[in-house]
Amino acid sequence: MRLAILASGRGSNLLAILEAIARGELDATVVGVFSDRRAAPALVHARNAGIRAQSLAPREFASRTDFDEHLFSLVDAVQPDLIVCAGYMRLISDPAVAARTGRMINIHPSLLPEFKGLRTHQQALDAGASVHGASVHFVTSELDGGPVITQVRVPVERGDDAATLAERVLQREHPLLVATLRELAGGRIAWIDHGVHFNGHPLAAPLQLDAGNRLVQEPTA
Ligand SMILES: Nc1nc2c(c(=O)[nH]1)N[C@@H](CN(C=O)c1ccc(C(=O)N[C@@H](CCC(=O)O)C(=O)O)cc1)CN2
Ligand SMILES: NCC(=O)N[C@@H]1O[C@H](COP(=O)([O-])[O-])[C@@H](O)[C@H]1O
Repeated sequence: MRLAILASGRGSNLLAILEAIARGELDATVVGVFSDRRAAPALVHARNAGIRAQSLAPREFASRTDFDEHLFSLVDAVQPDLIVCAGYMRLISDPAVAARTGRMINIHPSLLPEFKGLRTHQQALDAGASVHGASVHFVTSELDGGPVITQVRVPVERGDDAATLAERVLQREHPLLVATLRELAGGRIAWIDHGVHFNGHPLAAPLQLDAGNRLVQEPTA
């Protein structure tokens, strides 16, 4: 599976993907890394791995749609099978999403539909949540509203602040994203009829990552 990664920041999820590929645990190839921030460390990780790494500055474009048109022309040029938003911090415009629905996923640091948007860890703390986590979902026009594929639960611990909680969640995001990509690469998870299918059947609830980093289906009521 040819993967194009969109990232705005440090790129730890990108590194997790590259390390899984290097260990032979993920049958995929990262064919390009793209960013809205020229200084994104994720671009450095890509270049160090010999992978095409390109960025565009949103301020140089007249509109969000114009920026997306140019950025996704760079993405399309590497002919990805799947586009992975891994810490990509821009809302993607409707035309760009519509042209790629079912071929673009995002990893989001909350148990969607809880806590969409930004500052999710502080949102969880402010809400008094005892359990937080991360979700991988298909990208749709609705920000963080697309069908959820997989999730991992992470406990909120006494004395947590946003930073300590974010770090605990991030450590579970990496195996979640890799496990999800493994199922997508293997064709066991697919976008069919505008929804998530698993093993040929509509997925009634997100698959959950267990302590052994296996994706399991929990019984639905
Ligand atoms: N159309 C969609 N675009 C994106 C989605 C999506 O589901 N649909 N997921 C996001 C990722 N994301 C959270 O997981 C997210 C990204 C960006 C923002 C946001 O408010 N960005 C602001 C700028 C914020 C900044 O620069 O610090 C903006 O774009 O104006 C919220 C959530 C990827 N895109
Ligand atoms: N709204 C998107 C969002 O907040 N994504 C989050 O950004 C971090 C990226 O880390 P990374 O750059 O080290 O992979 C991750 O925690 C990811 O869930």
